[in-house]
Amino acid sequence: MIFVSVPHTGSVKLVLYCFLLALIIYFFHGRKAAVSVTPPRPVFHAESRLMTSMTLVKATGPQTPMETPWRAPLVWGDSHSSARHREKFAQRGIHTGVVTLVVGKYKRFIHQFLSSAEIYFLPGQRVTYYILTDSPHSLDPPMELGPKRHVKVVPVAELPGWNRLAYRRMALIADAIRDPISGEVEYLFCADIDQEFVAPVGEEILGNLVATLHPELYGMPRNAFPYEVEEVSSACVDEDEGDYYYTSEFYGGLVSEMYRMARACSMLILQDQASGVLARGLEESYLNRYLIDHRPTCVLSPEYSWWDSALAADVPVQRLVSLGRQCESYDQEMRKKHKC
Ligand SMILES: CC(=O)N[C@H]1[C@@H](OP(=O)(O)OP(=O)(O)OC[C@H]2O[C@@H](n3ccc(=O)[nH]c3=O)[C@H](O)[C@@H]2O)O[C@H](CO)[C@H](O)[C@@H]1O
Ligand SMILES: [Mn+2]
Repeated sequence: MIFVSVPHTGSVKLVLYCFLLALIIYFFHGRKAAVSVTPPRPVFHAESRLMTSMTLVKATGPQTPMETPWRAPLVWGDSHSSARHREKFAQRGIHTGVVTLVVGKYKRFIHQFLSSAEIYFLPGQRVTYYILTDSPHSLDPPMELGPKRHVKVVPVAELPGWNRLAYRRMALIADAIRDPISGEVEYLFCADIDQEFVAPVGEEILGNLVATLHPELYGMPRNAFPYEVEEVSSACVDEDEGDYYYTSEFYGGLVSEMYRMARACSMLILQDQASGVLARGLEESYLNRYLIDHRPTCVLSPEYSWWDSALAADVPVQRLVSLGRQCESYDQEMRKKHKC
């Protein structure tokens, strides 16, 4: 309509076209797929304080919000605040645990997970890996680890299958925290074993309750989040609830907070099992329900849970990659090539 009343229609059209294009790029947030998105009202902070040409360049690049709407840090590993966080904790020295479940065929992931964590996960810090497994000997011969780094095998009698284990993992984690983990570490992270660390994951991830943004749902509108919607499920989320959608690949916090969360989620899962209900996202649904009621004090950007798919948001640095979910997004040919 505007085109008709203005002279030099061609150039005006061009300007409007560019403006529209810029708007689309802004709203896409670096996303690859062609879906219209509205970010969940994040708080943006300029990384650089000086008004230099650098600032201008950064302002037009992909946005990396530094805070959640409830003012918790939103962590990007290369930011100044992450560097400050690392410095603070590096001087203190802390003991961090990583708990992971390895049942059945998933033992094939152990070596890659541990060897990559040895390079990139809290390098130089005291770390204990708690491997909850049905085959304790799958770790033989023991892998050589760095100084202050240990593996502890916790035998569990479980049947394989992610759809079955999704209902057991929270209960198994709660049990393992009660004994032996809680007496040994300050912070604990729960990680899927089918992952590989590909860049540094340092002290910037430490917080009381830490959750990671799902890379395919980061920046998407609230109505795209696959929360449980059935009211009979204890994971049900109302339309007016929910800030972000978190992944179950990697989460953590103070060991006491992790215990509270694992116990609460396992109770919700048990409750649903008793009434014959399955939440649509399995364990991830209960985790998301819990994190609405107990907002994380530290939110990790999708740098810390990433896989290459048409929907995954672009991130400045990929740090932790899900090999399992990566495989899910491959076509037949690629699956054959990667033997997955
Ligand atoms: C919410 C979501 O996107 N879920 C998908 C994703 O789940 P997940 O990535 O949540 O499932 P997953 O298969 O990685 O299982 C979670 C974790 O449980 C452990 N584990 C699981 C199964 C098993 O037999 N042994 C074992 O040890 C292991 O630590 C694994 O990493 O990928 C699955 C296939 O991989 C399915 O496509 C799920 O639909
Ligand atoms: Mn996984």
